[in-house]
Amino acid sequence: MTQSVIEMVDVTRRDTKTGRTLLAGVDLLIVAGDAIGLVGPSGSGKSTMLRAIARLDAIDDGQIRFRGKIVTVDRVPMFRRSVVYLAQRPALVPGTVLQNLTLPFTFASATDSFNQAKAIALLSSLGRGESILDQDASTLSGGEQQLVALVRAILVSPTVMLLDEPTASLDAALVQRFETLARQWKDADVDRVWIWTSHDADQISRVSSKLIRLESGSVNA
Ligand SMILES: Nc1ncnc2c1ncn2[C@@H]1O[C@H](COP(=O)(O)OP(=O)(O)OP(=O)(O)O)[C@@H](O)[C@H]1O
Repeated sequence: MTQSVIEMVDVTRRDTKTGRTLLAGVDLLIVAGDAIGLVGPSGSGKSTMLRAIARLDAIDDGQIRFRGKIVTVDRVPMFRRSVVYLAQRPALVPGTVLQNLTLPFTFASATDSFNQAKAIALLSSLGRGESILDQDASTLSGGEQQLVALVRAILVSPTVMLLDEPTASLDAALVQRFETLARQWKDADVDRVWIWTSHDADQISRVSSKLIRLESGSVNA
């Protein structure tokens, strides 16, 4: 039987100020191993949907389930170790690259410790030497910051990555490096899942084996 990883059950989200519906009763089942391309016009709700799945934004109705269990507030810290959201603009904190990479391992929910050798190996596969660890993250280019954000996500060893136009501001060479590293993470475990949004049709065809189309906050089959 195919194993349910993420489920959205009749999920509705409204704009708190205007009451406008942003997600309209979305039902979705993501199973182990899925490589989902999430597409739709600008403003159709792709980021809203990924942020709802990641439990970064509250929903008004419905449920988000992970491995069949509702992600209740008390489960969110552990859920964040399994389901990682990567935004178009990397969410790095002030400090060095090392401080950014170790951040998830400083949280109370951390179940394992930071693996510096693995971090160095990942950075090296991106053509970056160990010295980058001591560099102030704010001095990196936007593209390099996004690669650091991907390395940080991989070090957490999640089951699910939610990739929200992650390469939109990267040049072609960095896009290729980003995709290669993300693919290595995914292929290392057949159960791993990603949902990847992009306006680049070629990228969507490279990274997805199933498509979900959003239109005005609803999923179109
Ligand atoms: N926090 C929020 N509060 C109110 N409205 C929001 C919020 N976030 C997004 N929206 C609105 O929800 C709609 C969907 O936005 P969203 O960013 O999810 O679309 P998208 O499909 O990701 O677009 P794009 O492809 O341009 O990134 C838009 O009309 C947007 O203005």
